Amino acid sequence: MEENKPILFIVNPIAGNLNKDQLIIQVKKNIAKTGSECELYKTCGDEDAAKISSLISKITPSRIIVAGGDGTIKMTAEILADFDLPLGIIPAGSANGLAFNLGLTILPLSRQIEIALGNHFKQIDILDINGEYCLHLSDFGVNAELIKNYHFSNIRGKFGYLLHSIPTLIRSKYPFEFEINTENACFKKKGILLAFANFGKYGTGANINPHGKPDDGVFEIIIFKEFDILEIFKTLRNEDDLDPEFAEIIQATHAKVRCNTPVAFQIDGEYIGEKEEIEVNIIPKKLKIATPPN
Ligand SMILES: Nc1ncnc2c1ncn2[C@@H]1O[C@H](COP(=O)(O)OP(=O)(O)OP(=O)(O)O)[C@@H](O)[C@H]1O
Repeated sequence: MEENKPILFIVNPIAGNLNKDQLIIQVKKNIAKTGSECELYKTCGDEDAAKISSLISKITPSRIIVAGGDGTIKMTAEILADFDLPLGIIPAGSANGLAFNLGLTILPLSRQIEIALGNHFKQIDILDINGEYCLHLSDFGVNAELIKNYHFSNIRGKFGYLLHSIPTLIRSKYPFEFEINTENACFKKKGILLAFANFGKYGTGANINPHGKPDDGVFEIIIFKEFDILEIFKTLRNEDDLDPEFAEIIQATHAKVRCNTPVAFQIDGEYIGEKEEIEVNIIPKKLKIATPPN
């Protein structure tokens, strides 16, 4: 930790519907022990990115710690495109997909804070999807339709997802037709879901990309070809090898995907809209994140 430089602590007060007073006290106490000042920024949901960028230029912190969900972490990662600073994560959202993949969500808050302030880092790749950052997973098809239905309803939490899953599947117009162009191949596939994966798992624990690594300079395109309950259970149980009849995995550094009709699309759990064409490029080792030593 660079001495005399403050640490910027970004908190999303509404993320996860949790009161964060105790969390803020505990993080501040731990920052004080390092001998650094803590600069607290609470997001307001209005031009946070611009406000945080100018705050970073003003106070020149040694690192940034974020307490929030995937949306707040994604916003901070986009700001860090212009600053070479490490990021510590305190998972505090309703969806914590990135933190889950980093093994942070199962740890107690005291350990999460130690890691966020510690000196073990991973330099992860980022996906640039039509000019937006994707840190862990993005997809076309039934999962994005489910996220859309969940976001437009009043029922939150895991029960909300469960409640929407059956009507979403009934209404969905799958299979969709995808034309896929990568640096190595060009082909057409039908499927219920096409994912771009930097990490392996959704925040729910489903392991859709068993061999995916966030720092290998490539991403995976995963096409779920059929709706098969047995294979979905295998995915949920984190089994390593998916039946290739059910899911096909292709590695790439660049891809363009076209659909025959507009299809629901999501990035890191945020519904983006219906899209017909998506371009994805890997940005290798773009973000330095404080992670557990193992
Ligand atoms: N003070 C605030 N009031 C209202 N909205 C806010 C505030 N601060 C941030 N936001 C919004 O919070 C969202 C990001 O939430 P984040 O993903 O970090 O947590 P979350 O609990 O997973 O939320 P969600 O379930 O809605 O995705 C952004 O849409 C942002 O505009």
